[in-house]
Amino acid sequence: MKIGIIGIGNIGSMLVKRFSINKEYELYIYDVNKDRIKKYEDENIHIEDEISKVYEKAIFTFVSVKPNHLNDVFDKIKDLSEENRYIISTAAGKTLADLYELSGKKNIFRIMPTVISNSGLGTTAIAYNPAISENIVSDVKSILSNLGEVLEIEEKKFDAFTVLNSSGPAFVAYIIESFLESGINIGLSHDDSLKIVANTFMGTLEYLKNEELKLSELKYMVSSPGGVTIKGLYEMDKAAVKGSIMKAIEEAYLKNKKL
Ligand SMILES: NC(=O)C1=CN([C@@H]2O[C@H](COP(=O)(O)OP(=O)(O)OC[C@H]3O[C@@H](n4cnc5c(N)ncnc54)[C@H](O)[C@@H]3O)[C@@H](O)[C@H]2O)C=CC1
Ligand SMILES: O=C(O)[C@@H]1CCC=N1
Repeated sequence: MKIGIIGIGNIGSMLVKRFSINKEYELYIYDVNKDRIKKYEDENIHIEDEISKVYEKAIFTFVSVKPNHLNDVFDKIKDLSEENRYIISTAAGKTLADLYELSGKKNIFRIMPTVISNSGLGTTAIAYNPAISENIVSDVKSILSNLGEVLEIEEKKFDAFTVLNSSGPAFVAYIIESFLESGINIGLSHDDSLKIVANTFMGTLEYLKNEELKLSELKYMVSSPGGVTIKGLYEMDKAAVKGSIMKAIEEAYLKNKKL
């Protein structure tokens, strides 16, 4: 399988990392910042000096540059044939219709990945031109399965998916940080607090999953009458923690719709 990747930043480097595990893949990569990608040169990873060469050598070309750099990339491939060539855009907020217009091509997939896939555990959403054959769609899904789960969703759900799934890790990091600093505030060392909080988050998810518990069941299991936990939950409700998080995620969603 010949795979191209244009733009080797946070997402592009995750794609290189995951795809290079499969030795049947030949990767052709390009970034304007040549120094950034020198380190990837390998038997199965070819560093190209032009965008057009990546597109011509690969069957499937991922474009993982910032949305405002898409034009620079598409300018270089606009006039090349799209016979047996497919573009897979990772850009937030750019619809299939935008991508057809920007690239002048129809063999286009739109995906929404996450940096969490560095660990192989992320979810990637996919939408594509319905005229693309089933075999090709199946090839792309198989390539994406190297990143974790693949979820085909209606394009109109991409904005919501992006915020929960792809911005999500940043929000989760922020919330974990608030727990970490709470631990420090009540007398724990940074390292002890981080260890406790990490185990609490990971253990809670494992427990919920293994026991198939509802979130409310776990909440009430831990809350003794007149006790410590319900006091903490009461304070969180008074401070509208849940409403504040919902509002922040809604604002991020609205921002994504405007990209
Ligand atoms: N960072 C994230 O967690 C996620 C990002 N995305 C989307 O993926 C895309 C890439 O995001 P990041 O990897 O975070 O960006 P980044 O800024 O880390 O990487 C972009 C790379 O593209 C290169 N570049 C810029 N112009 C270029 C050009 N004309 N030709 C070739 N390379 C060029 C830059 O040198 C850089 O290495 C964006 O469109 C973003 O919306 C999607 C999901 C999650
Ligand atoms: O913040 C951003 O715009 C991109 C989209 C999802 C994650 N990073």
